[in-house]
Amino acid sequence: MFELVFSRRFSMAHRLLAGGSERCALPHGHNEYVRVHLRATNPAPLDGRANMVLPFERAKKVWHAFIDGHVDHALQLGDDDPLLPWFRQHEPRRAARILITPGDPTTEMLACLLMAKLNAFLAADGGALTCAAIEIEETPTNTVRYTGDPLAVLPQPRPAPRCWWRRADTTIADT
Ligand SMILES: Nc1nc2c(c(=O)[nH]1)N=C([C@H](O)[C@H](O)COP(=O)(O)OP(=O)(O)OP(=O)(O)O)CN2
Repeated sequence: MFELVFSRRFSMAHRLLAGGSERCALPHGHNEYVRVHLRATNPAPLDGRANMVLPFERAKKVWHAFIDGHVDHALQLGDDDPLLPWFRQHEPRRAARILITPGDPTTEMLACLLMAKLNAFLAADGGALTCAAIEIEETPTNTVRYTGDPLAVLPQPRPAPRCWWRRADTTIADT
């Protein structure tokens, strides 16, 4: 089976409060890579003419625009992080650029949230492709890979339409 594999780099900052590591509890940043593996929802043979699953440009346009415009340089905070009310009170315009996760913004969490978001984009574009696997390289020595349905392992803190990762839009948080 064919897979279309696309990579994108983004910068981010986060902190992890629940994992017990003091090092990770201070805000710190990474330059990360996200690599997605897309498969045809209904695989078909090459047609002997265009010989494509889907043009690369079509398959990655919305996704890369989302990563570049909304994930790159976002601060990632868990929904119970006390920095969130601080930003909302003192820097509300910047608070809009905070990516909010249910619990700590670990690489595992980010991988599944981004995969669910990508699947929402793909479904809204006709559903010809689905994301079969995602890898996030957090550092040159640490990568998280997830295959399968991200919704099977993500918490669902609110009804689906109020979870940003379920919507085919550019939001990275819920109000
Ligand atoms: N299961 C997880 N464990 C950790 C995560 C995570 O997302 N999932 N994240 C971190 C921190 O973000 C930390 O900054 C990165 O981890 P660390 O191993 O310290 O990274 P290094 O690149 O410095 O690792 P080296 O082995 O020294 O190269 C921690 N844990």
